[in-house]
Amino acid sequence: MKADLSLHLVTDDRLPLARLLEVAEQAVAGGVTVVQLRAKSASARDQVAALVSLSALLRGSAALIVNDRVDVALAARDAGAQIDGVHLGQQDVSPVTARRLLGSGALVGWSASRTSELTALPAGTVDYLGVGAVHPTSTKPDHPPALGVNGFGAFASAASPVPCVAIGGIGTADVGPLRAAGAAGVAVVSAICSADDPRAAATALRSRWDAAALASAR
Ligand SMILES: Cc1ncc(COP(=O)(O)OP(=O)(O)O)c(N)n1
Ligand SMILES: Cc1nc(C(=O)O)sc1CCOP(=O)(O)O
Ligand SMILES: [Mg+2]
Repeated sequence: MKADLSLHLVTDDRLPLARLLEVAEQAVAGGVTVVQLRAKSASARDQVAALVSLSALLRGSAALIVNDRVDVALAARDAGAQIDGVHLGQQDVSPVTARRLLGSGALVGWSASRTSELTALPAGTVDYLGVGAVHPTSTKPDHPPALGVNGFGAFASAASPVPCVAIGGIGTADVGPLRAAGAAGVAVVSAICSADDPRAAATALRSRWDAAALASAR
C-alpha cells in the first residue's frame, strides 16, 4: 500500500484558507493519515495555492490528495507541492487517465457505491474505493443513497480485494463497526472540520480505529 488509508480528512469547502490550514495541521497531529483537498467552488488557481500551502505544512506527514482535478494536481506539482494523488468520482476523469498522468507511485482513489460500478473497475488502476454514503449527510447534498454500515460491509466484500474507505455522516461511534465490516479506513468532513477542537476530534477517531484494529487482530 502506498499510504496508510485509515483516517482521511476531506476538507470542508466552506473553510477560508487560513482555517483550512489550521484544521489540517491539527487533524494530522491527531492522527489523520490522508488529507484530501475538496474545494469544489474554488478556482483552479486558488486550489493550486492551497495545495502549495498544505504541502509545505504537512511535509509528507500525511498523504496529500486532490478531489476531482488531475489538472490541478499536476499544476500543484509543477509549482513545487508534494501531491500524492487524487480522489475521483464517477463523473470525473477516468482513473486510467489519472494513473497515466500521475504515475505508478500516485495514490488514486475512486468513488463507488453500487456493485454495478465495480464491473467497470480497471484492475490495478485504483488504490482504494471511496464508498458512501454510509449515512445521509448535508455536506454532500447529492450523495448516493445511504448504505448503512451493513450495506457498506456487503459492498466491501463484493469489492474485495480493493480496499474500501467509508464516507458520509461518519462519527466516532461508526468507526469500530465500519472497521469490523471491512473498512480499510474512514473519511470525514464535519466530524473534524466542524469540531471546536479538530485535533481532539481526530484523536478520538484515531483511537477508535486503533482499538478496532487491535480487536480484529486478536
Ligand atoms: C474518500 C472519498 N470517498 C468518496 C468521495 C466522493 O467523491 P465524489 O463522488 O467524486 O464526490 P465529490 O467529493 O467530488 O463531491 C470523496 N470525495 N472522498
Ligand atoms: C464528500 C462526500 N462523499 C460522499 C459519498 O457518499 O460519496 S459523502 C461526502 C461528504 C462527507 O461529509 P461528512 O463527513 O460531513 O458527512
Ligand atoms: Mg468528485
